[in-house]
Amino acid sequence: MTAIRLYNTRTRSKEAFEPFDARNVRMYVCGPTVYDRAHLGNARPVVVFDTLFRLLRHVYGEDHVKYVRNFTDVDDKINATALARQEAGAPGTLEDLIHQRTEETIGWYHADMDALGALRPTKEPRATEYIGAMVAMIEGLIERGHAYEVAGHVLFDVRSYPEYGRLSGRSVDDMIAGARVEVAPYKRDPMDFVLWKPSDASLPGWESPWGRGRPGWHIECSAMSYELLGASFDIHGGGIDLAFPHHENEVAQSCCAHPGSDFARVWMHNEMLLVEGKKMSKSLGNFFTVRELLEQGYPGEVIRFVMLSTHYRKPMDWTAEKAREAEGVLRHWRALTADAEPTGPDAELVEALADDLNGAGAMARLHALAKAIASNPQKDCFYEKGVFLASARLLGLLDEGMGGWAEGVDLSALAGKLADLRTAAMASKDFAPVDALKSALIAAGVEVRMSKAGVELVPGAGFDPAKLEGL
Ligand SMILES: Nc1ncnc2c1ncn2[C@@H]1O[C@H](COP(=O)(O)OP(=O)(O)OP(=O)(O)O)[C@@H](O)[C@H]1O
Ligand SMILES: [Zn+2]
Repeated sequence: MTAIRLYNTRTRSKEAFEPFDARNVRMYVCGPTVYDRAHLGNARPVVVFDTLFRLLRHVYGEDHVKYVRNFTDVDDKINATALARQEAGAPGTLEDLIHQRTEETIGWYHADMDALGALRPTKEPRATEYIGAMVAMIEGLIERGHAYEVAGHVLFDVRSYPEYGRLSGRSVDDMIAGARVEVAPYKRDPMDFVLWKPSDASLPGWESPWGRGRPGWHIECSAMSYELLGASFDIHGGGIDLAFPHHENEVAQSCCAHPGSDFARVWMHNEMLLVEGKKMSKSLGNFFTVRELLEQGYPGEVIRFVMLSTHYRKPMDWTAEKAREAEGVLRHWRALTADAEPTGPDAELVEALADDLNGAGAMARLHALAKAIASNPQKDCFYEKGVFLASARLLGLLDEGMGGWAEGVDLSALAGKLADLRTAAMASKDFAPVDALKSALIAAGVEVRMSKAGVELVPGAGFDPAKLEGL
């Protein structure tokens, strides 16, 4: 069995991955707060953990991996969006408008992430479906002396959990010094965080032992992961921006609610997608959505290609240059494998992925495999193409279902024309028309292969179909 090694934020080292149960490998990833379209940064954890999901399925078997990614559909940002719609005159109660907003956003999210070739997780729980589990967990925390009720709120008592801060490697005192914590007079410690808060009549709320209210964000993930994956599971993922406080708080809640359990054994965090050196984020306003890119004509596969080409633990930028290159390469690869049937993925590529999900290494291997096929035009390379295609698909690329490509350009007519010109030139001894067409094709990024057997045209890395017009 392929040995997987993963970098664990908790131990700050790369470790051999050993699931609790190889027949039931379990992963939880923090999903989106569904109040608006996903921006390109939000797509990075989706692509990263989808690639890990694919690798785990390859190694342990499709039916032996469970991937849970939640939808946070209780959040003040969602309430604010719905309220703004109501104030703008939209009909319906606030609850109706909230529901409409979350439904709509989940639909968009699915469409956008499907376009990136991301498989749907095994389960996609919504926070609103697990309020009972959250209330039960909070009650348990109060009973065990880890939480207290005050002024209609329930707060987690960070001083009751000596390990608090271990995941992100800080002490409570350092955190207080460095963090912008919400100061509330009723908190025993400034780092104590909300498990439950009251809702007034204008806000969504659920009955609870502490009155009508709603859960805090952190408890949502603790409760949903417990319900669907159990008290101890294998991998917990998300963006590095969530490590503190969100994940630190998840650890505290879950470990205190289920003493003796591990919660998540491996913590994985993707680095940020940046715009001019800053994290792409809604609050900074420096974002563009996945949908905008798709509408500009970038196939989802191109976005995925660009993301995979940088290691997930390195920050990355999106540039039009990278996208153009990716598009050329993918066109070339699609043409190269047009007649191929996927077999099994290349061992070296699997090894790269198994080494802490080295997507950049895996992509380098794909390039090398493609090069070996393209530089061997005498052979049909049927076997090699099958391995190449299976390898690309393990990365979620070159899938049949991946849409977004402009109408396929049919190079066969141009190949026929070039062959005819050559035949005519043999008789007339005037090769100028042949050379002119050949140069134009090369200028458009097409690889021209002329042999006695005939003419073959393959889109190359810089292929630009617009330049073929009029040829
Ligand atoms: N710029 C980014 N690069 C990579 N991942 C990101 C980026 N911004 C957010 N994420 C990740 O996207 C996922 C969804 O996050 P969430 O819905 O909380 O984001 P958000 O609140 O919409 O984003 P923002 O941080 O822009 O306010 C999380 O795993 C988060 O870490
Ligand atoms: Zn979470």
